[in-house]
Amino acid sequence: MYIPLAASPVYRGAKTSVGVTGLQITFDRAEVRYGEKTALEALTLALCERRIGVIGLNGSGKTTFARLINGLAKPSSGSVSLDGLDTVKDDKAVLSKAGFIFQNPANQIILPIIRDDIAFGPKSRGVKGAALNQAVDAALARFGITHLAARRPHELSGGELQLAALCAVVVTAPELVIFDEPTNQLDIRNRAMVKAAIEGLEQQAIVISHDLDLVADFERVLVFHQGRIAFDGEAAEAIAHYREIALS
Ligand SMILES: Nc1ncnc2c1ncn2[C@@H]1O[C@H](COP(=O)(O)OP(=O)(O)OP(=O)(O)O)[C@@H](O)[C@H]1O
Repeated sequence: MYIPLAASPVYRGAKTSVGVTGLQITFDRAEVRYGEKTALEALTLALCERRIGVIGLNGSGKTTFARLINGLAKPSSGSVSLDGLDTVKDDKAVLSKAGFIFQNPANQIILPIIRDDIAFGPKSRGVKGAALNQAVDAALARFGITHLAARRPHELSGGELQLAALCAVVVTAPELVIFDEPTNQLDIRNRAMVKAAIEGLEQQAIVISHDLDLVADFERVLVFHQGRIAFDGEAAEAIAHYREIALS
């Protein structure tokens, strides 16, 4: 039987890649309320691992937590920072450091042609001409989707859409990429494709997922339950803890 913990648990020392860390993500009593509803209870936490998984039941606060990290959501009280940059006060700098891939990537591909959508980010940062073409070509090639460049989003499979959205984020050179359920509704082949893309990513990654295989090799996994962290530590232990919560 799962016994809820009274406060955010102490991080239980998951394996970390020696000497290789990502951005320092700091939650300082950060809380999110929507009217009467507390989506995330006051959270104090420091994260710097390169692969961080976030798991938990529907409505447990995972997306709210992830959106706080790049400033898509604002804390009702407390603060969140990325390498010392406040996600509210320094929102533009934070957005350029941390990219976010939404649950439904079709919603974030805004231009009718994939290539144009991937070019949009660097273009709006002043990259143009040959440099822009080179950056887009390199991103497409990096994720093996050069052949999809001239297509429209509705002509892509779910896995291809994820890769296109990832391309559009990575081309702007963020240091961190946050994925919200990247393998949701994908078949085994597409899941493997997205998993490989995340594994090969140079950037630090935070992955929210109900697909436990996806985070099974991650350095650190957080388990959310009822708006707070019920477990924080090594992947196998975190998954076992989550199963206990889910099946109790
Ligand atoms: N904009 C909002 N207004 C009101 N309530 C919200 C809002 N966003 C989230 N919530 C509530 O906050 C709680 C946490 O939601 P959140 O989306 O963070 O959960 P989640 O763990 O990501 O869920 P799922 O796995 O279903 O995506 C839920 O009860 C949800 O209904």
